[in-house]
Amino acid sequence: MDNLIELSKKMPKTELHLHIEGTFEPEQMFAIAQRNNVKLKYSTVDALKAAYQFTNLQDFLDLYYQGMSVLLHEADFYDLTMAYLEKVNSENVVHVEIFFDPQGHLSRGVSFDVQIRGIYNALQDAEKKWGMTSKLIMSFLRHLSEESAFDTLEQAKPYLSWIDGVGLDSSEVGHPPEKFLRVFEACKKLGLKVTAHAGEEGPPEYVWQAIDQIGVDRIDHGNRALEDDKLIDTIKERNLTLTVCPLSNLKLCVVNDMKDHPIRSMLKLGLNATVNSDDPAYFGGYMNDNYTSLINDTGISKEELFQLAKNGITGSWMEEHHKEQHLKQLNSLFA
Ligand code: HPA
Ligand SMILES: [Zn+2]
Repeated sequence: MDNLIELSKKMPKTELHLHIEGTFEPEQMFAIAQRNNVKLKYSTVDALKAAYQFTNLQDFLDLYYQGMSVLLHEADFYDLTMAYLEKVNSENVVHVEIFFDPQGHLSRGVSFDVQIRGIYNALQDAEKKWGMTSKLIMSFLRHLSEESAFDTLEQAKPYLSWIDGVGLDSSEVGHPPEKFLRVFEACKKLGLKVTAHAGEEGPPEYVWQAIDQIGVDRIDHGNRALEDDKLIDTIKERNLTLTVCPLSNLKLCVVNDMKDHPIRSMLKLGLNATVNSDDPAYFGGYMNDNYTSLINDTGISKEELFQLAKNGITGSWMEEHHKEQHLKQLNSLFA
């Protein structure tokens, strides 16, 4: 087991499901709140950390939106993003595809320009410093209207060369993918890739909609797809990648125990499951912690570990020559 943990730390990894606002560590949140003269609801870092007990997705989202409310200036977005990139660079993450939630900031009067400039410059600097590649995914908040998503897309238009794809996140149940059918069509016409959170808490029907109606390139989470055999076959036929988030699933009670996590079943069914951290500052771990937890509690084998890392490379949106380079390195490490 220790050998597998060592191997998981050394292997080249990708992160395909990561909300940059979910990397906001309490210490940094307090520091930025102070420099911006913003008052937080919690008086100490420990009091805030003690509140990180969630029974479902909404419990978490309430704190997540509160946390991000201290982000005001371009430097705040830069510092947040750079802290995350430094952390995962030290964990041999070679490529990241990160979500940001523009509506969570626009609603507070923070311009699209301020947000994206801070995030994008940090991503660029990480590539210059460490050769870490990245893609940026603008995510629509599904509890808001399609009209609001269209308005966000309009604001994104001057920055489309910095944006690679669009996603769909926030409160899933009651907000099915089909609510955003027209806005995703518009995004696709602009050449953007499309992904959507589906089947985290929502039923298999939402995963069907993401595939059949929206025509997603990838599925974020997808846990509840396992309830429907025909859906499993369809995901396989379309060769869609699932961005699975083990520690997130545990913290948000999508699974009751890591021992019951379905990721090995997904692999056995032939699904392209990957390992991701979602909102690591809130869920108790970054990329390596997610792998360590799977190794300790689900008994994954060396072959399964290899497959998960490989799926992360092949399911990413990185350039083909980068995929080849990382796959070569992965193969030699596992040889
Ligand atoms: O795991 C998540 N699910 C839905 N919305 C989110 N926004 C941040 N993280 C999440
Ligand atoms: Zn997510």
